[in-house]
Amino acid sequence: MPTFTVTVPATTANLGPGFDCIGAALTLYNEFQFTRLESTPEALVINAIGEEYQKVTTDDSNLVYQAFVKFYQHLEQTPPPVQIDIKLGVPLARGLGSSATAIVGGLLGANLLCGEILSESQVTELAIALEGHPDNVVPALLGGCRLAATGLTQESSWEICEIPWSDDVIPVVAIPNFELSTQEARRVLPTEVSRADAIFNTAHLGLLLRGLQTGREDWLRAALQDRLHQPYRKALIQGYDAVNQAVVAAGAYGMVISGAGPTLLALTNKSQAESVATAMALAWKNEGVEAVVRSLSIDTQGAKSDRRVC
Ligand SMILES: Nc1ncnc2c1ncn2[C@@H]1O[C@H](COP(=O)(O)OP(=O)(O)OP(=O)(O)O)[C@@H](O)[C@H]1O
Ligand SMILES: N[C@@H](CCO)C(=O)O
Repeated sequence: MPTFTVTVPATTANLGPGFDCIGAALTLYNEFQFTRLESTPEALVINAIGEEYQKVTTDDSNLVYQAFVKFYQHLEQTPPPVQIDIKLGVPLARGLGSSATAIVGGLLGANLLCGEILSESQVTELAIALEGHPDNVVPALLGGCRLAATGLTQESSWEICEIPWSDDVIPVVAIPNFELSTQEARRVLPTEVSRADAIFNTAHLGLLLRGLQTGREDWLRAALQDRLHQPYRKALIQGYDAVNQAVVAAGAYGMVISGAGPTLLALTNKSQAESVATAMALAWKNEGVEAVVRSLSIDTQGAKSDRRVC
């Protein structure tokens, strides 16, 4: 029986001023294996392994399966009985795009079982519609750092471009031992912003794109500022100010909330990555928060799939 394995990278969205439009794939992965079930009374079997496996539901509420079903609904077909084996490497509800890995995994698994009936751009459109914003699912599918903006042709159509990322900009993530759901972190945001804040973010996102491309330190230091989401969300993250001060003192370009948080992302150069990581862990520990800190790289490939015949 053919089994398809889909490997999907974690992602860090927003990068400070790029709320809901920019994200980068990181070298941390979830793996999803799909096997079509034949001659079995069960329509769905889900197994999960990995550190947080108990947090993943194994019935039809599972997000991987929900995306799998949505794919078949899109084709106006009934989903087949399936076994989904999940190997978790991306922590859940921490701002590292775990839900995007589940959505991308479910859609790609279904597409593979169907003989890759949908194109990459059709899968991308479906993934964005399911997640509700593009900044995690797009880099999770395509890899690298990506900017997504609505296109002119149809309301649902997106223009996606790759943002060059200098080798001298290293992402360091500090992942705390508490969760923050995206839903909760979006609830604290205002529905309207001032013109001054809109201009502030537009300018800083432009600066960030050039800073990431060139690795130019003064641009990066200024560029990570944001007025659209972080000022409202930082109160949800215990120890935010202390970790931010430690990151700056350790010489990093700056620190932002990864996605909707609570993971904090520092951008730094190669020579300072280790001391920045140590400073983040220590600052959070002093605030009573245990955190796993990792210096990562940008994943350039995005989701990968593999077919095996058992
Ligand atoms: N591998 C997985 N399998 C099934 N469901 C998952 C998986 N990973 C995440 N989920 C679902 O997604 C939820 C987390 O989504 P949420 O958007 O709150 O956080 P996130 O995607 O980790 O963070 P962010 O969107 O800020 O990067 C989990 O509580 C779970 O319901
Ligand atoms: N742009 C999204 C990313 C998290 O899913 C947010 O910040 O809410």
